[in-house]
Amino acid sequence: MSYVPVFIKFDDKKVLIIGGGTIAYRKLKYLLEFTNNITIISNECISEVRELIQNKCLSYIQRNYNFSDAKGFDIVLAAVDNIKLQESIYVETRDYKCLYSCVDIQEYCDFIFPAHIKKGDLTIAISTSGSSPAMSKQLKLWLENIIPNSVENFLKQMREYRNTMPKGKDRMKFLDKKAKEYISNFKEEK
Ligand SMILES: C[C@@]1(CC(=O)O)c2cc3[nH]c(cc4nc(cc5[nH]c(cc(n2)[C@H]1CCC(=O)O)[C@@](C)(CC(=O)O)[C@@H]5CCC(=O)O)C(CC(=O)O)=C4CCC(=O)O)c(CCC(=O)O)c3CC(=O)O
Ligand SMILES: NC(=O)C1=CN([C@@H]2O[C@H](COP(=O)(O)OP(=O)(O)OC[C@H]3O[C@@H](n4cnc5c(N)ncnc54)[C@H](O)[C@@H]3O)[C@@H](O)[C@H]2O)C=CC1
Repeated sequence: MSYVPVFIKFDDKKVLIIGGGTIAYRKLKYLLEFTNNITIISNECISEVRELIQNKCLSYIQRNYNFSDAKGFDIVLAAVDNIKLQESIYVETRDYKCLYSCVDIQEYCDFIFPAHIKKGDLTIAISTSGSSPAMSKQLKLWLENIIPNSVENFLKQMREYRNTMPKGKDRMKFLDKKAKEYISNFKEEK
C-alpha cells in the first residue's frame, strides 16, 4: 500500500476518536499537538484520557458508538478493541466526507499515523507503510537524539533570511549552504 506524505492544515478540522483506552490515549496526545477540536465517544476511558478531556475541555460522549455518530466530522479514528466495529465504521464513513483511520485493519485506513518529531518549525514524520511500527518508533528516538534543539532557532533565522533577502539564485545558494553547514555541526552541538 502506498501513502503520500503531506502536511495537512489541521486547526479547522473536527476530529472524532472512538475509544478511550491505551491506544486512543496515544493517538489523542498526538492529535492534541495540532488541535483541541476533538470529540471522544467511549463507554469507558482510562484515567489519562479522562484527565486530558478535562484539562483540554474536549467533548466527551460516554456511551457506545451509534451508527451515524461519525457524520459531520472531518477526521474519524476508531481506536476500539473491536474489529467488527472498526470495519462497520469504515463502511459507514464511505458515504461521508471524512478521512477515516482505525487501529487494527490497515486496508480500512484512509491515512495512518507516522511516528514524528517536532522541534519548533521542524516536523519529521516516519512511516514504514505499516510494515513495522516498532521500527518507526525506534528510528524516531534515534533521530530525536541526533537533531539538536537549537534547530528551532536555526529555523527562525532561516525564515528571517527568506523574508528579507531577494528571491533568486544567490539566495538559493546561500540558504542551501547555511543548511548544509548547520547539519554538518550536529555532532559537535549535542
Ligand atoms: C498501520 C498503523 C496504523 C495506525 O495506527 O495509524 C499501525 C498499526 C498497528 N500497530 C501495531 C503495533 C504497534 N504499534 C506501535 C507503535 C506505533 N504505531 C504507530 C503507527 C501505526 N501503527 C501505523 C503504521 C505506522 C508505520 O507506517 O510505521 C506509531 C508509529 C504512531 C502512533 O501510534 O501514533 C506508534 C509509535 C509512536 C511513537 O512512539 O512515536 C508499537 C510499538 C509500541 O507500542 O511500543 C507496536 C507493537 C510493535 C509492532 O507491532 O511493531 C499493530 C498490531 C497490534 C497488535 O499486535 O495487537 C497494528 C495493527 C496491525 O498492524 O495489524
Ligand atoms: N494501531 C496501533 O498503533 C496499535 C493498535 N493496537 C490495537 O488497538 C486496539 C485497542 O487497544 P487498546 O487501546 O489497548 O484497548 P483498550 O481495551 O485499552 O481500549 C479499548 C477502548 O475502546 C472502547 N470501546 C470498546 N467498544 C466500544 C464501542 N462499541 N463504542 C465506543 N467505545 C468502545 C473501550 O471502552 C476502551 O476505552 C486493539 O484491538 C489492538 O489490537 C494495539 C497496539 C498498537
